Amino acid sequence: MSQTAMSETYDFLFKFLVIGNAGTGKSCLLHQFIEKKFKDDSNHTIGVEFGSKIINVGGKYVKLQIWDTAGQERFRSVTRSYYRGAAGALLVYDITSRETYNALTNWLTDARMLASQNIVVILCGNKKDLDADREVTFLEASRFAQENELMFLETSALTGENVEEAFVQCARKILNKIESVHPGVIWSEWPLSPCRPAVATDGLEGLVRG
Ligand SMILES: Nc1nc2c(ncn2[C@@H]2O[C@H](COP(=O)(O)OP(=O)(O)OP(=O)(O)O)[C@@H](O)[C@H]2O)c(=O)[nH]1
Repeated sequence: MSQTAMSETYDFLFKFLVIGNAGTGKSCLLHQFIEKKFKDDSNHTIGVEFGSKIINVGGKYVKLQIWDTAGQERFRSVTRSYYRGAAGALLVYDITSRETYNALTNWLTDARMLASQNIVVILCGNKKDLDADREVTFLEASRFAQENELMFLETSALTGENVEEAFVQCARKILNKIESVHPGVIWSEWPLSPCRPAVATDGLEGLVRG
């Protein structure tokens, strides 16, 4: 198989959102994940931006289609229209800004209402490299995550720490959910079986087989 054909082969396609207040580093996280570089000239996102990448999760190739949304309030009605069908989300705050942490509940409510009640969300406390300016402790954010059934990592789009992990952990949890919904599926045969549902139910409607 050619390099291009290989790189476009995947078993699953998941729609992901990156949400959270303006300036928390959403665009930089997406850029670091895709390009493995820090985007040091990042401007406010206008509406939404898009990126995609294929990752290997436990031997399965998963294509992530990622929508990076503007955090500014004035774009809220535009960004909300992109939530539908998302299977996963990175919910981002800035560890040096309590204001961005205080806004998390609103973002989460939107995600669960507009995407799905069962959307898999990973909370990302970004700018971990700025520990000296921290306004939100790891412990309180962990508690928030636990209370709201979120996964949680502190990340740095600047150093790259935990960036890949955030996307991969979210994708892995979605795959685990699919496996629990379809326990009888023999994964090696999945792409060959036209009768298998391509779209999983129970809030996993963002999943489309590749
Ligand atoms: N030190 C540090 N700075 C970061 C990090 N991530 C982003 N930044 C900086 O934070 C600022 C905002 O980053 P963006 O990625 O544009 O933020 P955003 O959340 O996409 O903002 P909106 O598009 O307005 O919603 C920029 O000046 C980045 O350089 C990080 O991990 N560490």
